[in-house]
Amino acid sequence: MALAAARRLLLHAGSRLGRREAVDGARRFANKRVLVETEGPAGVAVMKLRNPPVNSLSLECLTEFTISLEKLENDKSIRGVILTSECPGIFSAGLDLLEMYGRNPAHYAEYWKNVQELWLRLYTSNMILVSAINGASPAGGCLLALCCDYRVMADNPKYTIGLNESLLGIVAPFWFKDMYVNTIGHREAERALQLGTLFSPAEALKVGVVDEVVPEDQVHSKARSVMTKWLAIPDHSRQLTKNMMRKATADSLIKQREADIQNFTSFISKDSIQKSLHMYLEKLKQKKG
Ligand SMILES: CC/C=C\C/C=C\CCCC/C=C/C(=O)SCCNC(=O)CCNC(=O)[C@H](O)C(C)(C)COP(=O)(O)OP(=O)(O)OC[C@H]1O[C@@H](n2cnc3c(N)ncnc32)[C@H](O)[C@@H]1OP(=O)(O)O
Repeated sequence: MALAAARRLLLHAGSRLGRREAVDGARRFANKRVLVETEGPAGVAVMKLRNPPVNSLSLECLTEFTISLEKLENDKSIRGVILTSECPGIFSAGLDLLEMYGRNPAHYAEYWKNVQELWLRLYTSNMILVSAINGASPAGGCLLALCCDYRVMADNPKYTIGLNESLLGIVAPFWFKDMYVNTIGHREAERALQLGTLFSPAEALKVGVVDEVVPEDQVHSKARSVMTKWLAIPDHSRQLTKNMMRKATADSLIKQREADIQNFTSFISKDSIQKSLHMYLEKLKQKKG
């Protein structure tokens, strides 16, 4: 409830918690975890996730992300968004495991509702979305990239991307799966989802998880040049086409949002699933030392 109130305040009261400033004709607004810079005439915004250390999608981060997106969507001068990260070497570590571990069912339900909301907003956005994937992008990180219209990834074998949920002992929800199938086809998705494959950039390109792999220092310039190409298409025809391609997938979640929240809550609350998450978190800790 508190988050919903914060969201309304941020959105309608003109960024009381956020900042808005003009720099050389460019505009920027920032929440704590999302920075947005817009370039006047081009109608393009660059949205940078900055939730260190790994851009995990905590409830606060999801909320700020959704609000920022909503603001851009409502700003008729903005036609495209480049989505990227300010955390070195990490695009996004995906959903925040600490939001799904050791909490109560009401928290899980609230968290999942916000995950759904961000996904629906990103996936059905009228704007052109290009992701500049400048780091690791597992699970929910990959989901963010898959929502975009075009994905450019840095050519660094240390960075991997994919829906790796099964490695955590959890299951990608049907709408994650649907988007994966839409992107890489049924057979590849079936295999990658069961194995929890995290693809290197070269593999991701081969299978179609990303559209282009470029040297790390060219990710942003390439994303911009891709955006320029997409901006040349009339908005109305591109938007109607995008809607035609994505509507069925989005609608299948819209029709059963409440049931999906219930499924998630009961699944994630199971002792066996909590145990798997505990083990995975321990593994992440051990990796360090
Ligand atoms: C029937 C079905 C019905 C409904 C569906 C039900 C259920 C489930 C669906 C859930 C879908 C889930 C989607 C997800 O996104 S789950 C998250 C998956 N993410 C990962 O697996 C990534 C894990 N992280 C890593 O691999 C590495 O951290 C990473 C990103 C490669 C970076 O590596 P490195 O730079 O070395 O950094 P560290 O590993 O040392 O991490 C630093 C710090 O961050 C913590 N951390 C990492 N990832 C997460 C995360 N996702 N959430 C929260 N915290 C994270 C890590 O533990 C370290 O913490 P510390 O305190 O030790 O500093």
